[in-house]
Amino acid sequence: MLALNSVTKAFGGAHPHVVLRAISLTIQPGEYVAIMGESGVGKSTLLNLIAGLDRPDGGRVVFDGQELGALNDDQATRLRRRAMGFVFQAFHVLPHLSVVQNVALPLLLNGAGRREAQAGAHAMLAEVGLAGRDESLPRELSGGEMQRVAIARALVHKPKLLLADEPTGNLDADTALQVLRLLRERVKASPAAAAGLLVTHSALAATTADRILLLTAEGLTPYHPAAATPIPQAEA
Ligand SMILES: Nc1ncnc2c1ncn2[C@@H]1O[C@H](COP(=O)(O)OP(=O)(O)OP(=O)(O)O)[C@@H](O)[C@H]1O
Repeated sequence: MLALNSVTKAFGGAHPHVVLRAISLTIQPGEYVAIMGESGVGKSTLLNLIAGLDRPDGGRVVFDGQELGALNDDQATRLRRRAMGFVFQAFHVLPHLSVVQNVALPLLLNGAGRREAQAGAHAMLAEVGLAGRDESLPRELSGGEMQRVAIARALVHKPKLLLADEPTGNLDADTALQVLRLLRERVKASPAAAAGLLVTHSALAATTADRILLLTAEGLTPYHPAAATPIPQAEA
């Protein structure tokens, strides 16, 4: 599904600041993986490389059988649009569009007709517990509801990889827990064995993943948060 092979990334010209050093990572279809790490260690840089938004200085990123470094910008954009979904801390929901219009966008961008996109968005909203809120505007929603919209939008086109960057950073603890459960549940319920990658500071959030990796200046290593209590899974 996703393989990073000895990926290196540095910023700056004459005195480059090496952010990622020989990072290797494999995510299998259906897996849900969390990456933790201190602020500034390079988590967003890593996500940008995986999303094909930036290129590594060394090593390879292979997603869905394609080496991202071999794609031009248009090809990378098309691949990202078709096969990836994104959830961010700041929701990134378009304020002037209704909830259903927001969620229909990825389907429209991937070539669906208006009616098909509306129907797909409507069904996806029901899956994230927002049936009946289709015509609401984002400003009428709570933070947790807004993130549900973002999750619906990230998954409506059935991407192969969901990338979530600190998705609960703006939510209170109870709402965060509900959103984390929903994220895991929807990734696991997705067809085509979609995989998920969750980037977070929170050990508690990370325990919703199948496995946790810690990013440090030395690289990526398996992490076992001994002090954290595993989050109980939602009832089936
Ligand atoms: N475009 C850029 N140009 C120069 N330096 C950059 C660029 N992008 C990131 N960096 C630097 O790379 C390092 C890692 O940044 P990054 O945003 O990936 O960290 P992070 O782990 O996601 O941090 P946070 O948890 O605070 O979001 C930082 O020192 C940052 O200043």
